[in-house]
Amino acid sequence: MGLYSNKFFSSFTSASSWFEVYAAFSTIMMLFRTAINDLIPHQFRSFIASKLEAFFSKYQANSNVSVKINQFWDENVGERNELFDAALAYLPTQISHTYKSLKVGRLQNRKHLELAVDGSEDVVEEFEGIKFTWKLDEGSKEESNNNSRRYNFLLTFDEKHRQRVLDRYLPHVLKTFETMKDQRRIVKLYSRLDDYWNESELSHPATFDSLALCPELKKDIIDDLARFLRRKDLYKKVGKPWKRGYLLYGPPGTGKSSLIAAMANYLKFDVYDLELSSIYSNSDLMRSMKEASNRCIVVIEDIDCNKEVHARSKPNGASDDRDSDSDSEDPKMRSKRFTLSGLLNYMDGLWSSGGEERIIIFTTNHKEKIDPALLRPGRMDMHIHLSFLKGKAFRILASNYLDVKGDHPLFQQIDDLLEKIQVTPAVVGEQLMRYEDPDVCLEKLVQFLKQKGKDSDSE
Ligand SMILES: Nc1ncnc2c1ncn2[C@@H]1O[C@H](COP(=O)(O)OP(=O)(O)OP(=O)(O)O)[C@@H](O)[C@H]1O
Repeated sequence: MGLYSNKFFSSFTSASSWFEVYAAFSTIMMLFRTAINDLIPHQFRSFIASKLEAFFSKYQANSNVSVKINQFWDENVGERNELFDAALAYLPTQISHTYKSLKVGRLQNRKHLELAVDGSEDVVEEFEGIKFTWKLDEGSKEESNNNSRRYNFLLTFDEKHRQRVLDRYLPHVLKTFETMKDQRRIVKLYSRLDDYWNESELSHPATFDSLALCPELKKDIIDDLARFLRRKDLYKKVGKPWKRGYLLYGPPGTGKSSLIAAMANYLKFDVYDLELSSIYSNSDLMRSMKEASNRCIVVIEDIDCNKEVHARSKPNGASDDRDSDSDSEDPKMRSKRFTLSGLLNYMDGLWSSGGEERIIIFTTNHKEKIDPALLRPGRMDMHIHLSFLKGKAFRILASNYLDVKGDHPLFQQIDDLLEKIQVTPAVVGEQLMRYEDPDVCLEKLVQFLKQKGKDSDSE
């Protein structure tokens, strides 16, 4: 027992003295660290640390690999390498404040400032604990075209991460690039001129916020669009082309064109305004649609007024039933005419296999005049009725045009008048532009609506 207690005592003594030594050492280190932090500037410390790291890394086994990402995948056919473009856009968003070689500018017709790396300094970034070095290089003479220099990126990382780079990092760079493109995307409007699509910027400012629609209808439309975008895999699984058709109908001035612009601005989809009078045959229709980009809205306005769909579907003005031109006619002749069945075939996805994420919109002021074949289920997925202005939608106009949020003493009177008379958002919008003072403007609107009511009573 005595033996055991002596041993225990001596080991306790040595542990306590070790603890004292450790405490003294820690205190000295803390003082030392504080003194260094106070006396040596941060930049100088970072410099020393980087030099030490570079010195010791020479003696470590070098397991780094580099992959080259050329600007063009195939120089001969001018096929660009999207990964290069993605890296060019992605890297400026990742670089730290210590990076000095950043170009900044604004390109013509662009809203945003552009940032770019200029190649004089490597960009180092970390992703999921893996360190990457990006180097922008000028390509060799062989890689460059006669007139313009070509560039490439050299991406260096530890070889043991090769699979994660391919499976995780590079897809992440591409995805970030896609998101950036979507955020910065300028929505285009294409109109068919002679034999080609004429491109311009969609300048229509309508958004779902600015649209005076009944809030429930607005929510239904936004939900439907969002669901459509989410369901790519489902469309593929059930073998349906990934397309959605909307029929917008209602009197002139109720916002059909504005709704199309709001959809395009919301989805960032380009709009292809397909004037059917510029289409001369089914094959012409097919070609025009093949030229349209993915992620677009194809619009055919006033489909009921379109004589092409009616008169050209059958010679001698006979009925334009879908099947009527399918039996006896020479197929060569058939492809030379533009027919209702040509349009229906396109909509059914037979000719549109090349395009994805397509929305087709027909507009009409007279739904009852449309060929029933166009309205069959599966062709137009959602029929949207845009109608005369009512109270809830009027609040949106009052807020947008006059900045009157919440309530106003004249709102109840205006609501009652709107229940009795038929007036479009376009007409009321015009009235709200006339005076700047909201009280005066709403007073004048009440007078205008009363007068309109009297006029329609006397008709
Ligand atoms: N629901 C609405 N919300 C907000 N503004 C609207 C609405 N409807 C119409 N407007 C205003 O009226 C103008 C004309 O509307 P728009 O061209 O969208 O109507 P439309 O139904 O397409 O008419 P049309 O059948 O004659 O082509 C728009 O520029 C917009 O200022």
